[in-house]
Amino acid sequence: MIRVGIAGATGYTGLELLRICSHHPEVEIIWATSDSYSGIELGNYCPAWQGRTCMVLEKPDMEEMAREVDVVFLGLPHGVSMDYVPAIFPHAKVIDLGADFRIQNLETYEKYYGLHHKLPTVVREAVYGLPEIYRQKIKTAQIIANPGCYPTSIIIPLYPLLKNQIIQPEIIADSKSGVTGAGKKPTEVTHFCEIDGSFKAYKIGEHRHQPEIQEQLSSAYGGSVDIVFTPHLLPIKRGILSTIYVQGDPSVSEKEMWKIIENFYHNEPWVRVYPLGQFPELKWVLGSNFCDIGLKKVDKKHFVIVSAIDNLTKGASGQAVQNMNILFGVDERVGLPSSVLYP
Ligand SMILES: NC(=O)C1=CN([C@@H]2O[C@H](COP(=O)(O)OP(=O)(O)OC[C@H]3O[C@@H](n4cnc5c(N)ncnc54)[C@H](OP(=O)(O)O)[C@@H]3O)[C@@H](O)[C@H]2O)C=CC1
Ligand SMILES: CC(=O)N[C@@H](CCC(=O)OP(=O)(O)O)C(=O)O
Repeated sequence: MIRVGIAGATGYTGLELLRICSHHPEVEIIWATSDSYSGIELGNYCPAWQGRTCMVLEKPDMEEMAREVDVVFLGLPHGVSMDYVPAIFPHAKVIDLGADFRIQNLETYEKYYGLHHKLPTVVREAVYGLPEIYRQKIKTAQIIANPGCYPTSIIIPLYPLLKNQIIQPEIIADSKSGVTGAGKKPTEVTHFCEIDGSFKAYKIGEHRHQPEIQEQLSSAYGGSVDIVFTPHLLPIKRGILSTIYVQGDPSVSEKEMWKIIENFYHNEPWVRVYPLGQFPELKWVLGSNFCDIGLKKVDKKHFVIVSAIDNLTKGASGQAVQNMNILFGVDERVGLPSSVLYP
């Protein structure tokens, strides 16, 4: 059994990790932490857990707790994860769901996150946890930087196209997210009355996922890629749908472009490339670990790609468990949800 610790278990990604890990046949959840609710039974904090576990939430004390587990999931705010990593490192592997180890360029990280990075050498050691692309490196990693939710929905469809240099390195992506993407603490921008019945773009031209996406796409292309990324907030709880606009040579057909993505992901258990003429919808992925992709050629040179994920599953905790499976030599499908909650 893989002994697992979950830091930040009362957060949205932490609760999703508990949901997934509790059904995973190879996992034993050893502990779960909360900063504010330590000492409280999980079933009292979240009654959905009544009758399923007697686990008590613990204050995070990594010096001691890391010794009890094989891997620690960090579902913590940006900047907090890096405080815990040094204590975990000698004892257990780390899968960080936050952004502290995703961006290799530290100046960029510090600019977009407004934080001073305390562990530059660990950033260089960290492996970007997109299994479909970095599987080999993930196998032997000590620390995995689980990708951001928006980046997951954008990098997966674009990677094969940029790797093959079949599209121009100038891309536009509009992404729409449910509100769980903002974490459990409501703000003036995210509470019910602000969201319900409305829809808006936000952080136009300045979202912190832009440099993460750009770094990964440029590495795929082997040169600089420009991306205009605009996130939107949907009045729903879960899910991200990204609409991505790319340009190819007029001689490239819809079928050829589709074939490049389809061939790349043909044997991947968690990426589904839809037949031409079909497009993903959130309802076909919510609650599952799938990333679904559809594509259409709309004029001589423009192609529109649509991708859909559940931000808490393939966009966070499902992907983290997929990474854990790779780390411990378990089949990547094991323990991960493939059924959606539909209708
Ligand atoms: N939500 C999403 O869709 C995604 C989130 N992420 C990233 O995953 C991480 C967690 O996100 P999410 O679950 O949404 O966040 P939440 O705000 O929902 O939860 C944060 C968790 O961290 C705990 N916490 C807060 N401050 C501290 C601290 N100083 N020390 C220890 N524990 C602390 C909280 O504990 P308590 O409140 O009990 O004290 C809570 O359990 C973030 O880095 C986020 O950016 C990544 C991909 C998708
Ligand atoms: C809707 C919403 O607010 N989304 C978040 C991103 C969510 C996310 O998962 O970002 P990280 O993985 O980098 O934490 C935002 O725009 O900041």
